[in-house]
Order: sequence, then C-alpha cells, then structure tokens
Amino acid sequence: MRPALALTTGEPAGIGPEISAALAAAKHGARLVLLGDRSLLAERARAVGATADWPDFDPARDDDVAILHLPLAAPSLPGRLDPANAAYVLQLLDRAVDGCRDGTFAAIVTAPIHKGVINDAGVADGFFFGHTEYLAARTGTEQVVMLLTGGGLRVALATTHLPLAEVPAAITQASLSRTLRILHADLKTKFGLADPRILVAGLNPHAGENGHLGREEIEVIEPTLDALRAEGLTLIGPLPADTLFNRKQLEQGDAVLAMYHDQGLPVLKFASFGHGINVTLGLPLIRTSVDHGTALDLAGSGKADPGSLAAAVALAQELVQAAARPSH
Ligand SMILES: NC(=O)C1=CN([C@@H]2O[C@H](COP(=O)(O)OP(=O)(O)OC[C@H]3O[C@@H](n4cnc5c(N)ncnc54)[C@H](O)[C@@H]3O)[C@@H](O)[C@H]2O)C=CC1
Ligand SMILES: NCC(=O)COP(=O)(O)O
Repeated sequence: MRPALALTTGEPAGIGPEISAALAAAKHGARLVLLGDRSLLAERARAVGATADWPDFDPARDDDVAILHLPLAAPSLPGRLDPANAAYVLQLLDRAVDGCRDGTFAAIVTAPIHKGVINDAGVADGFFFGHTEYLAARTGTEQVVMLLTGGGLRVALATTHLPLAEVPAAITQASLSRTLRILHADLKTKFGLADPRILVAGLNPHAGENGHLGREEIEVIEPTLDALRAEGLTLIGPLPADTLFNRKQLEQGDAVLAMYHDQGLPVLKFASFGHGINVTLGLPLIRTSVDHGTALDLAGSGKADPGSLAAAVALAQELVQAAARPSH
C-alpha cells in the first residue's frame, strides 16, 4: 500500500479546489486524499473539465485519488471570500494533522488559504499568520523554518509573516541559531546533503556596511554564525542581500537564509513562480505547499496553473521516501 498524502484543498473561494481537482485528474503517481467539501470540489472540477468520481477515502484501499468529505459552513462562490467558511479551512488542516499523528497520512500538501479572511472571521484565537505558524502551534513546535525551493534555488527565512517593523527585534542570536540548526539538519535529512553550505544574508543594506548602515550584522548575525561555525556548520555570510543572488555567489551554497519574507521570496518567485514549492522545516510531520496564493481573480475560471501543486505533491512523496530510509 502506498503512503497516503492529505491534500487540503484550501480557501473555497480561491483556486485551491480547482487546481486540486485538475491535479487529481492528471498523472501524479501518488495516493492522494482530497480533504474538502464534495459538492464544492465536484463543481470546481467541472471548471477544469475533470470528473469528480472519487471514492470516499478508505484507509484500507490504495486508490490514486479519494475524497475525505468535510462540509462547507456556507455555500461558496468563486472569488467571493466569506468569513463563515474560515473555520472550514482550518478544519481541513486540523483533520490532516490528526491523520498524520495517527498514521493515516504520511504527509500534508496544502492548497492556498486566505490569511485575511481567517483573521476577519476571528477564528484561530483571533490571529492567524499562515499555515506555517498554524501548523507549528497545532503540533506544539516552538520554531519552524519556511523554505521555498524552485528555479534552482532554495531560500529559507529567518522570520516569516511579520510586519517589517517587527523584524529586527525578532532576529536574536537564539532565534537565528535555532533557525540555522533546523535548516542545516533538514538539508541533510530531507534533501540528502551531507555537509550543507548555507549562504546567510545580512539584514541591512550592504550587510550593514561595517556598522554604518545598521548594527544587527555585528551584534547578532556574525556572533551567531561564528558560534555555529565552531560546531562545524558551513555558513557563509552575512552577505549583502542585493548581491547574494548572483550565479557566482549562489554556486558557493546549497541554500540561502534570508532575514525576512520579502528579502528572499521575490527572487525565488521570480525564478520559479508556478513551479516553486514551500516546505515547512522543523515540524514533526511532512508539509509541502504551493508557491502562490488564492488568486481570487482566477477562481472558477479553470485557468489557474496546477504546476506548483503538482511539484508540491512530488516533493512530499520524495520526503516521505527519504524519511523511510534507514539512514534518516
Ligand atoms: N500557501 C498559501 O496558502 C499562500 C497563501 N497566500 C495568500 O493568498 C492571498 C492572495 O495573495 P496574493 O498576494 O494576491 O498572491 P496570489 O499568488 O494569489 O496572486 C498573485 C498573482 O498571481 C496569479 N496566480 C497565482 N496563482 C496562480 C496560478 N496557480 N496560476 C496562474 N496564476 C496564478 C494571480 O492571478 C495574481 O495575478 C493572500 O491572502 C495570501 O496571504 C499567498 C501565498 C501562499
Ligand atoms: N509567501 C509564502 C506564504 O505566504 C506561505 O504561507 P503559509 O501559509 O504556507 O505559511
């Protein structure tokens, strides 16, 4: 029996349901379990010319595609967000996490959700940052690392969904050290790199220009890197972020650690949008995701590209296989 992958179909008003249906109809080689509302998925399957004749999920059967029906709270129209369905979106995630915990699922692949409407709904204790933080909280994991891969790049983040004004204070020697340890360990176990080389960006322009453009490099980043180098980690930096992303520099490393979301991800998405994959490192379960959002402007049109979701499923399968190897 192949390991089952839970595919949470995401925000019902977005493109998640239709790209999930499109992927389910394509050759994907996985044992996929679609988590979502059966009628919604059937309707959006029609938008991509797919049939929704999926059987109900039965853990004892090795179906290529099955559905685990979880009902919407309110009917959903493409492109029209409705806070009434925010709890449904979280329920898909909760069910997937529970299934990973009890061994029903080997991994979670997530279609996009809309962070704003979940916050508008006031669920998730009134604040919701993203899948990354939600899954960390839901699994009791103190720190996780967001890594996106695609276009020949791997870009991880020292901070995730934070207002820019809060970024400098969030980067401490302790948090940066934890992030680098998680990244280093997962590059070894998940990506098979024996001695990962990590290029670390500075926070300030020109990595602080010897302290004239900010002191975080001198006071926080350099001491952290020195301490970890003494333990044997191969860390290059802090490097000016504007020149880090050139071919010659990138050849020196296996992954980049950017200090914040919009320092690293625009480059990654420029290099790979439509085929990139988001992986959450440091979780006690395997989670991959798309590189894009809910694309409300395309929802229901059948025009959204399922390529990133297909890549996320393929990587989840690889990570499941890597986790099963004796050396893991
Ligand atoms: N993994 C997740 O759940 C993610 C969720 N989001 C959320 O999505 C919402 C909307 O974010 P935006 O910044 O508008 O980004 P977006 O990715 O939804 O849209 C940006 C542009 O890319 C296009 N696009 C996105 N996915 C596409 C696809 N598969 N095929 C073709 N074109 C595609 C859209 O039509 C739009 O023009 C926000 O709430 C954001 O937080 C954003 C990124 C990841
Ligand atoms: N830009 C990447 C992103 O926002 C992914 O968020 P998450 O929902 O996967 O945490």
